[in-house]
Amino acid sequence: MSAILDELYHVLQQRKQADASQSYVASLYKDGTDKILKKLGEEATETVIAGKGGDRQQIIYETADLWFHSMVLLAHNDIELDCVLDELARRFGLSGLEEKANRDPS
Ligand SMILES: N=c1c2ncn([C@@H]3O[C@H](COP(=O)(O)OP(=O)(O)OP(=O)(O)O)[C@@H](O)[C@H]3O)c2ncn1[C@@H]1O[C@H](COP(=O)(O)O)[C@@H](O)[C@H]1O
Repeated sequence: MSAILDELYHVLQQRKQADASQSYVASLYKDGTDKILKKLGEEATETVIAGKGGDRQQIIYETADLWFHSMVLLAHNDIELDCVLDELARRFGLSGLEEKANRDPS
């Protein structure tokens, strides 16, 4: 299931050597962290709006945009996907209420 995520992450890393005029991802890296965060915020908002609208295809479409831009942020910071998957695995089976109570308050 995650093969496409792995392949996409590989492309995102390769785009660090790409020309910003030829690649959307390279243009995000060139514009920097604030631009990536702006796009991520926009996609989060669009996903919320899609969720409110309740259209299944729109929710899928906007979630794909959100995941994609989250992955750009990870790649920009050289954070491997496995780091996030490992964190989800660590939480797996742990009640969300319990996990929240154990979070570092800082
Ligand atoms: N999965 C995606 C993907 N999903 C969404 N997007 C882009 O994310 C942007 C979403 O922004 P918006 O919805 O706000 O659309 P917009 O108004 O046109 O965007 P802005 O002008 O505001 O930046 C669009 O430009 C989409 O094309 C993506 N761009 C690239 N990929 C993958 O990344 C790979 C590398 O892309 P390039 O670097 O462009 O070659 C591609 O082969 C794909 O696999």
